[in-house]
Amino acid sequence: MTPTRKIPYSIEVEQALLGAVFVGGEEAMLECCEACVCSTWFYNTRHQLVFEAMLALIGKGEPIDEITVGDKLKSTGNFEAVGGDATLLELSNAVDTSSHLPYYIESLRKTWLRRQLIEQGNRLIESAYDATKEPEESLGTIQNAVYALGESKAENHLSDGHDLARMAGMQADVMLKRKGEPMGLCTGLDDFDKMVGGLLPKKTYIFAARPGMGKSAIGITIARNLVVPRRGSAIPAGYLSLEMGSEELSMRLACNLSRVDYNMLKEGDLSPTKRTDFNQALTAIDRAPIYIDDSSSLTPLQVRAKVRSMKHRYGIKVIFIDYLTLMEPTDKKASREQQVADMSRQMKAMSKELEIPVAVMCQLGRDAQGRRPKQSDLRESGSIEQDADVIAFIHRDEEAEESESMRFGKRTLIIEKQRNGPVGDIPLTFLKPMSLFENYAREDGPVQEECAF
Ligand SMILES: Nc1ncnc2c1ncn2[C@@H]1O[C@H](COP(=O)(O)OP(=O)(O)OP(=O)(O)O)[C@@H](O)[C@H]1O
Repeated sequence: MTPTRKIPYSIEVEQALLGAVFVGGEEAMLECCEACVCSTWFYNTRHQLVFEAMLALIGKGEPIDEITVGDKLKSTGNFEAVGGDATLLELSNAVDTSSHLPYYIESLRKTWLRRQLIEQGNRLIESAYDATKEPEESLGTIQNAVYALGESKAENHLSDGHDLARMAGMQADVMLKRKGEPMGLCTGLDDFDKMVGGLLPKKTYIFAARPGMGKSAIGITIARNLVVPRRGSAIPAGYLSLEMGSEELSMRLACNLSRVDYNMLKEGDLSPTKRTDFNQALTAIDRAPIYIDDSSSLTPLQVRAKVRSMKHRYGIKVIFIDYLTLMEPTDKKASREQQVADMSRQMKAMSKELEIPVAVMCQLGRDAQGRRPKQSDLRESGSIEQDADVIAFIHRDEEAEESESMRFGKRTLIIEKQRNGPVGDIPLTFLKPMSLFENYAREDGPVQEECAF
C-alpha cells in the first residue's frame, strides 16, 4: 500500500516570512516583490490574505505594520477570515529580525514549486486517462505549464551604469570585428541581411504576402541558405510546414538547391549536367541539419512543444513556421482576432523562451490585392503588428506583374517595420519552378544558371 504523503508546505516558514515583513516594513516587502513572491506561494489561506493586504499597501506606498494591515483586511472584509488581531499579533511576533528574509522566500518558493509539480503531475495523469483529449495536446499543455514553473525563480534584470557600459562595449567589439557583416544568421538575401542584420535570437520575423506570392519559397530559400551555406558552417534549422507535406517540400528544397526547374523534371526533360546538379543537391540535403515537421493541425502550444523538442534534440538555431493562421486555435470559441492574437503571442514567447529567431510566414487577405500591402493588412490581429520585431511583405507591383513569366518574377520585399533599424524596399528575383528567391539581378542580366555548390 502506498503510504499517505503529506502535501509539502511549512506553516512556520510562512509565519516567519510574514513576521519578517512586519519587522522589516516596506523594505522587506519590496524585497519580496523583487523576488516575485505571490500570495499563491502560501499554502495557508489566512497567510495568503495577509500577504495580499501587504501587497495592496506597498502598491499604494503606504506603511506596513499590524495596524495598517489590520485596516486593509477590514476594508476588504477579510479581517475575521484571517483570525483578527490574534493572528496578526502571532505573525508579528513570529521572528525578531528580517535579516533571514531571503532564506524564508527561497524556502517558500521551493515548497510552492513542489506543490505545483504535484498538481501538474496529477493533471497529466488525469488528461492521459481522458479519451476525449489528444495525448499530444495534453503533453503540449503540460510542457508549457512545467516550463513556466521553471521561470518562477526571479532573475536579476537590474543593470547599473557599470553593467550598461560593459554590455554596450562588448556589442561594439563584436560589431567592429564583424566589419559590417550581419550580427544575426545570414539569410543569403544580401540586401535583407544588410538592412535587418540577419536573423537574431529572441526576435520574431513576419514574412507576409497574398496567396501565391512566394511565402513558402522565401522560407525554403532562407532555410536552405542556412543549412547548406555557400560559405561557413551549416546552421541547424527547423521548419514547421502546416501547409505543405514533407514530400513536396523535399522536392522544392532539392530544386532550390540544384536550380533545377521542377517542370522540366516533371516532363522528364533533364540534361545530364542538371541531373548531376540534382544528385549533388540530394547528397547535400542528406547531410544538412534541417528538420521538417509537416503536422497539419497544431495549436500554438503544440507548436511550441514541437519546436522546444527540436531545439533540445537537434540544437536548431532558427525555426520557420509556414504559416501562422493555419494553426488550430487554442480556444475555438474565441473571436478570430483573439485566436490569431494568441498564435502571434505564443510565437513571440517561443522566440524568447528558446532564444532563437522565429520566422513566421503569414497570409494576407484578398483585399490587399492589386496594391502595396501595409501593416493594417495584417488585420486579423493587430497583435501581429505589435509582437513582430520585423515585418516584411512580399509584393509584386504592377510593372512586375506585366513582365512576369512562367519561370521568373520580380518581387519587392517591403520592410514595413523594424524595431531596431531602417525600413525600405528590397528587390528580389523569384525563380518560381525552383522555389528560389535570390538577390535581384539589377542589370536585368540572364538568370544565373549554376547551382549552389
Ligand atoms: N513548378 C512551378 N512552375 C511555375 N510556377 C510555380 C511552380 N511551383 C510554384 N509556382 C508558383 O510559385 C508561387 C507559389 O509559391 P509559394 O508556394 O512559395 O507561394 P505561397 O505564397 O506560399 O503560396 P500559398 O498561397 O499557396 O501559400 C505561385 O505563384 C505558383 O504559381
